[in-house]
Amino acid sequence: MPRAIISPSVLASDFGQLTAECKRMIKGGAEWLHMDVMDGHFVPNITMGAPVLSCVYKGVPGIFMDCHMMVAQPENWVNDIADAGGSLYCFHIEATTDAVSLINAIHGRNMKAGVAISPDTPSSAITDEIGAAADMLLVMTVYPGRGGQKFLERCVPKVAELRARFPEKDIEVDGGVGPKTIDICAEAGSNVIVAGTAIFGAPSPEDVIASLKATITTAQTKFSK
Ligand SMILES: O=C(CO)[C@@H](O)[C@H](O)COP(=O)(O)O
Repeated sequence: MPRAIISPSVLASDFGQLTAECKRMIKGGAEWLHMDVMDGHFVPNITMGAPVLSCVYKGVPGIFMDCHMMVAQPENWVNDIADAGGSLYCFHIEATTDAVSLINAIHGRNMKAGVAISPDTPSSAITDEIGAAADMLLVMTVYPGRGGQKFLERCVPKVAELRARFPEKDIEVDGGVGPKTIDICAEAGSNVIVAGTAIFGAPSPEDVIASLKATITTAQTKFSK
């Protein structure tokens, strides 16, 4: 049964704050930290790259960095992210023509490999071969590019389709996920939850983390029956 994992989407205005937020999230019960790497090409925004992730890793040794690569040509950054301490390298299927080779390259650098699909990409884009090779499948529930957007419920059936095809894989949802939208994500079979606004905008982030995790754990028990 895939375990419930909460991966807060951490963005901050300076490096000290970024490191402090990572520590606070881990203390609050988060297993992973979701690092949004945006390149200004695949998405209009630019956020951070390997040098910043490397500093975070040095500041919070052993941290599990769930690196969401919203980048064109994701093949180009595997070595840099691995050297920076990345634990999971999740690329967009829309940005590559040879997902299986890329997954093999990611595994070659001892990182887990994730494959993301944007809202307009069907779950069938993740072929049986790609899904079997990947460690994690990410269903975006907003258009990639920035936090604080409205959850797109129409993307949820893709989670259920992927859970039916890949019962043992980690399936992550990202975008507008929080206490109001967690139930349908959990019931569809997602076990890895990315949340930014819902966690960082809450008076008690640790309570939100605990509540999201409890909902996923309960739902996953039903899947294992
Ligand atoms: O990568 C993205 C959006 O591009 C997400 O990781 C968001 O940054 C999550 O933030 P919320 O939607 O939870 O505010």
